[in-house]
Amino acid sequence: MNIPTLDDLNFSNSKVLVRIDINSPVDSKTGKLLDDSRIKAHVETIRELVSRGNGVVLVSHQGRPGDNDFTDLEEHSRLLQKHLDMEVEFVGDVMGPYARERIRNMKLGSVLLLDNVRFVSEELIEASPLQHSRSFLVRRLQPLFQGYVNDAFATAHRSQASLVGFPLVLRSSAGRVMEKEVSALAKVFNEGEEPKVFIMGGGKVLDSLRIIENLVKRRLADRILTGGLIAELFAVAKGLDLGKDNLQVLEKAGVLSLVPRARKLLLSGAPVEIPVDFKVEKGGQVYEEPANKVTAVIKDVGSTTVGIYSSFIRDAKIIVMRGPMGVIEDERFRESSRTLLKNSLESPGYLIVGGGHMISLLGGIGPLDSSKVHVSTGGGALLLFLAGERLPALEALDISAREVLKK
Ligand SMILES: Nc1ncnc2c1ncn2[C@@H]1O[C@H](COP(=O)(O)OP(=O)(O)OP(=O)(O)O)[C@@H](O)[C@H]1O
Ligand SMILES: O=C(O)[C@H](O)COP(=O)(O)O
Repeated sequence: MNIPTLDDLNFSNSKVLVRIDINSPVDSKTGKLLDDSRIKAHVETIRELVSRGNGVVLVSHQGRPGDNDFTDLEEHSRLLQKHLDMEVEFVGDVMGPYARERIRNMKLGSVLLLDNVRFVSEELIEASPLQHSRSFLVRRLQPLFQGYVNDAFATAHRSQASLVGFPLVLRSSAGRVMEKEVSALAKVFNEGEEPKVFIMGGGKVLDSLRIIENLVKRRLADRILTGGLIAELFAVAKGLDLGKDNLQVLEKAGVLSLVPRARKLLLSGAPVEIPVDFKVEKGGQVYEEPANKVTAVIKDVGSTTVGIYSSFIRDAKIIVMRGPMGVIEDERFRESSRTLLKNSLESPGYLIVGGGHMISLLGGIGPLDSSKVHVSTGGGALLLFLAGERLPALEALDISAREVLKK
């Protein structure tokens, strides 16, 4: 693929639309953002564009409709302003008359943040770049810009309008975050870096399962250590009785229908490890139970599991960690994810950490050695990339290089 970078396009004194990913974990009680690492990550790209006299209009999503973390981007704009150390105008609109008026009247050298792009229903459709290039979002915003930059590596696995539509109609490049991610992650495909250990947790069960299927098919993973809801799915697939409450959690997440796919993977001999014990909660009490004798709601993996997983981590040449082992929003269920992260940092292998929730745990750990650790802004995108899947947002930039830049 031929992905143009900011060095290739050299935007200056233009209005540039920049797709970033500042989707961040949200405290469900207070509604406040729990982590601002993704916001900080884009500072370099934005500063560079501003320093070349461009008017920078930022667009991002936050959460998904119906979820607790589906919010507007007002708090994000305040944090971005703090990290950029310059004014960021928050526009509470995405493509309506108000947003277009603010873009038309903005000064070159200034920064404006549009509202959550998933407020626009078209953004929720997965469609081809061509289809999205004809969306209202693209048709309304495109005439206001001379260029488009995609810095949203963490959403590069979605074929949504703000990611794949604009490259077909504007001169487009990758931003600095996108560029660095792609070059750092290519390491994983190097031969001779085995064993490769993937630690998979979190709540996005379908995404995780697809990734595991790919990793297994391409023989990229030597071990896949599971936690979070994906571990519960595999435990059920293995025939463990996790009890009514946990089955209800899986049913509510709409993932019980995935049990046969998980079972097929296990039967095919996939190197998927399932926790041997869990930390559970009942009536405010927290305790550990063996995986085959669970009587309460699972909130984290247990300490024996952490010990076993840590022994695999110690021997690994490449460790990829995505998605927490437990409900880390609650301090009582943060321990196992934190311990596995610490052990991965201390192991001799190269560590790639991804996903908003895992990155938020790096905060308390201290300075990181960039030759040993790559902190990816990506969660699902990171793993799909590593599983060798094509990422639609990168493909759209590639099409743009062939079809728009050549004109
Ligand atoms: N056993 C569990 N039961 C219910 N929820 C869980 C469990 N384990 C983890 N979670 C939830 O998973 C969520 C994080 O998962 P998610 O897949 O979003 O990971 P992430 O690393 O933030 O990835 P991304 O950056 O792609 O969003 C947290 O909100 C956490 O509470
Ligand atoms: O956190 C992520 O993985 C990205 O921001 C993409 O979010 P999504 O899974 O809701 O598309």
